Amino acid sequence: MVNIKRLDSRAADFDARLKALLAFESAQDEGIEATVAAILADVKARGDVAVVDYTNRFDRLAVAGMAALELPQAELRAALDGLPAERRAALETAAARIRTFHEKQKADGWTYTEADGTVLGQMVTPLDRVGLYVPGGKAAYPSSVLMNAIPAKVAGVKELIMVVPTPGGEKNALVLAAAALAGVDRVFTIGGAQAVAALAFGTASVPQVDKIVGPGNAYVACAKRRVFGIVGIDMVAGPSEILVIADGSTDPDWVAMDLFSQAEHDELAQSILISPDAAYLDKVAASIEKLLPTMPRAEVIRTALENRGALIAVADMDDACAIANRVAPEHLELSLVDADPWVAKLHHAGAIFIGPYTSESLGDYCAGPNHVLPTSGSARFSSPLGVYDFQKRTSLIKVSRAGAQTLGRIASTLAGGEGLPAHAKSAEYRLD
Ligand SMILES: NC(=O)c1ccc[n+]([C@@H]2O[C@H](COP(=O)([O-])OP(=O)(O)OC[C@H]3O[C@@H](n4cnc5c(N)ncnc54)[C@H](O)[C@@H]3O)[C@@H](O)[C@H]2O)c1
Ligand SMILES: N[C@H](CO)Cc1c[nH]c[nH+]1
Ligand SMILES: [Zn+2]
Repeated sequence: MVNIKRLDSRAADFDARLKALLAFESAQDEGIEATVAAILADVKARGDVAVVDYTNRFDRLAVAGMAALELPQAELRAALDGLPAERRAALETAAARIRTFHEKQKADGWTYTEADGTVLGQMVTPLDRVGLYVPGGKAAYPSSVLMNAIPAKVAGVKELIMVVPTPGGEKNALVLAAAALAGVDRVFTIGGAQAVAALAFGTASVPQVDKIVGPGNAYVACAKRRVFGIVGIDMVAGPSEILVIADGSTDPDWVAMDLFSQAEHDELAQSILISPDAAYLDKVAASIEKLLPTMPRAEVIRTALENRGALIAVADMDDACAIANRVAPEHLELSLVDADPWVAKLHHAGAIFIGPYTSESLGDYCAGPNHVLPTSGSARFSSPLGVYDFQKRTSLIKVSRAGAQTLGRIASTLAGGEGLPAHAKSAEYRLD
């Protein structure tokens, strides 16, 4: 029997129970924070030696130095060349679709010229060097290699440094092949907080990057939060989440499997189903019981569903949308007969999967949009990983002699108001 929580939005204790459901991860945080802080400080102080120590400990390796933790380009290329034809075709098709989607995100600079000849504009430039975190603790993620690297390439980033843990020394051929296909420059088989630290501070072997992107477990998410400021980060992309809103028309087995699809990532993953049809929640609960024993990762799924999963009965679809906006999930599935009209009511989600045929898993691999998405409610203020994460903007200002007369008087007046006379004088010197 899977002990998944049952909530009802009309119950008096609903707000408190929803809050508790969403606060689960922060309850775990204290221990993780302390561990991560210690690892970051140690890698900063001891560099490669500390990275090797933590990698040996957490990934069960016994390497003597960092040289053993970098993969040569020839090994990446050989992995790509050695793929079975069907896998290679799937990887290439996914890569092509991801590239097509992301090319639409590329922003160009612009300028405009005022009547007096003053030119204003914005220059867009790619980042020089980025670190791509590809998770690898409990599963291998070739799809995350593509999702990280392709938007960086589209943006024109000069150098891509990828890190990926290989627990027990097991390298995943598809991960290596994806790195070759996407044009990653260097790959280190390191992970967790120690990999984030190496990229953020730099070590003798791992070059310091300008920004670290990519998803990972709670240790990775915590480490990224902590190094922000020394390097840029994309977002907090932690344990996976799915929230399904269903009207009862979709086969309950489909929805149960959609909930499993994110629960199987991690014991800390979150799967929530909301429906105005209480009898349908019972049907999905029965599907969960029936299907769980058939799943190879049944224990991870069960733990995730019991930890952070929930079946929520609501009054109607408006109620369902309001709760989804409070949760701000990474993935939001609308398993409804007529889903389109509800999209406009949903403001906070990493990605919305519209209609019963759009399983979230298609977005994970090959639909085209990025699967690196904000988690833990951060979809309230963050966006999917995209080309814009690898581009930055610089303002351009070229004031003509005539423009200096108009703007100089305004600046001088405002500088006087701020009590900053050097500002005023520097503008006034340029007045005719
Ligand atoms: N949001 C997204 O876009 C997205 C995409 C893909 C995957 N994910 C999530 O990424 C996560 C991947 O997690 P994972 O564990 O498989 O791989 P991971 O690479 O994120 O983490 C593995 C590393 O965690 C560190 N670690 C593990 N236990 C530790 C401990 N007790 N103390 C210190 N460090 C420890 C180790 O260094 C290990 O190498 C999952 O939660 C999955 O749901 C999210
Ligand atoms: N669902 C993950 C993002 O939360 C991405 C992924 C990769 N492979 C399978 N799933
Ligand atoms: Zn997934």
